[in-house]
Amino acid sequence: MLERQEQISQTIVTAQQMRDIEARIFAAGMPVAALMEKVAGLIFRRVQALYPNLQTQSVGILTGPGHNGGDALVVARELHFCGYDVKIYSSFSKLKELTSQHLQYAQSLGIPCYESIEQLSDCDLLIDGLFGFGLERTLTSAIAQAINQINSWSKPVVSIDLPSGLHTDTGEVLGTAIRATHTFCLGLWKLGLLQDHALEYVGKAELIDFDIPLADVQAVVGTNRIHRITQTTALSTLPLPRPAVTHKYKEGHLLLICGSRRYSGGAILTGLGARVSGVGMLSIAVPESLKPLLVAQLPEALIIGCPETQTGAIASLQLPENTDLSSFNAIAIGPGLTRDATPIVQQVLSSDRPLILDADGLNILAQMGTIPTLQKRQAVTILTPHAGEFKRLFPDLPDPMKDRVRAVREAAAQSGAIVLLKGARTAIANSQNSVWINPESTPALARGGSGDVLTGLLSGLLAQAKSKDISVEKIVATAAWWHSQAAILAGGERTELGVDAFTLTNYFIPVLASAWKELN
Ligand SMILES: NC(=O)C1=CN([C@@H]2O[C@H](COP(=O)(O)OP(=O)(O)OC[C@H]3O[C@@H](n4cnc5c(N)ncnc54)[C@H](OP(=O)(O)O)[C@@H]3O)[C@@H](O)[C@H]2O)[C@@H](O)CC1
Ligand SMILES: Nc1ncnc2c1ncn2[C@@H]1O[C@H](COP(=O)(O)OP(=O)(O)O)[C@@H](O)[C@H]1O
Ligand SMILES: [K+]
Repeated sequence: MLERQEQISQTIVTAQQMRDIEARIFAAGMPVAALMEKVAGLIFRRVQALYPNLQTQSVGILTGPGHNGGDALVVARELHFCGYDVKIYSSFSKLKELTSQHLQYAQSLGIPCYESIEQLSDCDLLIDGLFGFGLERTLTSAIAQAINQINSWSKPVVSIDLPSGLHTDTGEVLGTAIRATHTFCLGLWKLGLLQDHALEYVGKAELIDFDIPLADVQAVVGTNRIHRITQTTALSTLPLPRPAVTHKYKEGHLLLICGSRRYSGGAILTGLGARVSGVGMLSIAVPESLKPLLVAQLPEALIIGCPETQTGAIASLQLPENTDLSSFNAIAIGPGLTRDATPIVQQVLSSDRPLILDADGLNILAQMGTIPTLQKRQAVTILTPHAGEFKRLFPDLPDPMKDRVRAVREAAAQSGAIVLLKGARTAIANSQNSVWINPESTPALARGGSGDVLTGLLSGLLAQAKSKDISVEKIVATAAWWHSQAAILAGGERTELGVDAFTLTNYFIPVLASAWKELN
């Protein structure tokens, strides 16, 4: 049984799930006002810790009509008692009862309350309690204008639960939204905060744990779960420690099929990604003319030079004697392949091996017809598209630019594959409706070749999976985690401009070594 904190940290909820959890807590007897008091007390202490020198400065409290506004008003009251100079913005005529009571009390204490946002223009810090997970409609007129005005000031803003204006599930901007410096997400991570297009609004996100009973979380999220990938889950999935008595073939035999005369770098980067996975045996099939290049870069790998088409793509797989596709624990195909290698993709798709398709492997699959082709497969298939490749693979599914989680979920359900949708917050889904989201990454990865490294890494981990009884989707999640943690370490040392794909491969082992040391 994982500790409570870890379980909470792994859970992501939708607005409806949060409402259902909240309803269970209230039905069990927790008074609404007491919960608000507790939550707002925790927010207040975090604000104090983050901005300790505000005694002589002023804090603006933005309040909306619902309980998000109520939270903010409790924070206002506590800051006032601590000597902060507090001002309230409240422009709604109809407030929820509890919110209205807190506003009345704050005013009775002499805290000034304004209907015009201009009155808060001299504040040093703003606390955003306009809307939380209750926001469903697009913001218009006065409130939208107020938010735009706030954003134009570029002041530090702490958003309570979510930056006001974001959709709790999709992260979509509903008209306009607060650009927060910090977001204090309450109780459980809200899905919208982990969707790509929300990121420029969220700032630094942290969870304020207010002791939601795990039984209530379990009862509501059940099996239809969205998991936040954490260091703990990632490390527990790695093929570590190795058994003392083992040999190279027991630690996974991976076949990479990649590269063409035109795109040789993709093969090298995929090979280097596989290398850092620790895989026992690495074979790489490339067009014959690339063989010397690959041997020079990866002396430990078995490089298989294959006959070439006129355009320099692999024409046929010429595996060594006594070897066929069933000799491998996993196969990855795609990076640098070009579409001229279509017959090779067809050949590996009809094998019974766990298969990872990336880049041109995905484009060829799309041409073949994604869903009917994959439905014929017996073994596990992993697809690793970016949004463009995703659209080619699944043209009839929801746009991955709008709601990435819904898109990836439907893609996995319809194809039966495990789908990893690349992005700032990579999302992974299996056909049983479970989703994993990688919560931390860096834009340092936004450059050619990063994805090839991920494919190699993931394939190498998958090939080693036999030696440990761990589900494939968890391995995929671990690869996404490790990939971005390596990039975060590299970016920290070298800036976001210094993480080319080749350099990135040097950071996998250092980042793992320090996380592993921390654990043991
Ligand atoms: N879960 C928990 O355990 C805890 C939850 N807590 C807190 O409660 C928050 C959720 O509170 P909430 O449900 O009252 O909703 P909230 O986000 O404040 O706003 C909804 C209000 O906005 C209104 N409204 C909507 N759209 C609008 C629009 N376009 N333009 C104008 N108005 C619009 C809507 O009005 P209506 O749609 O009914 O007309 C409604 O009145 C949550 O985020 C957290 O901070 C903590 O206190 C304790 C622990
Ligand atoms: N803004 C970003 N923040 C975090 N990670 C990113 C960002 N942009 C791209 N990535 C990651 O970088 C990788 C890019 O892969 P891909 O687009 O396939 O590149 P390539 O095919 O050139 O190797 C993916 O793992 C993706 O999640
Ligand atoms: K808010």
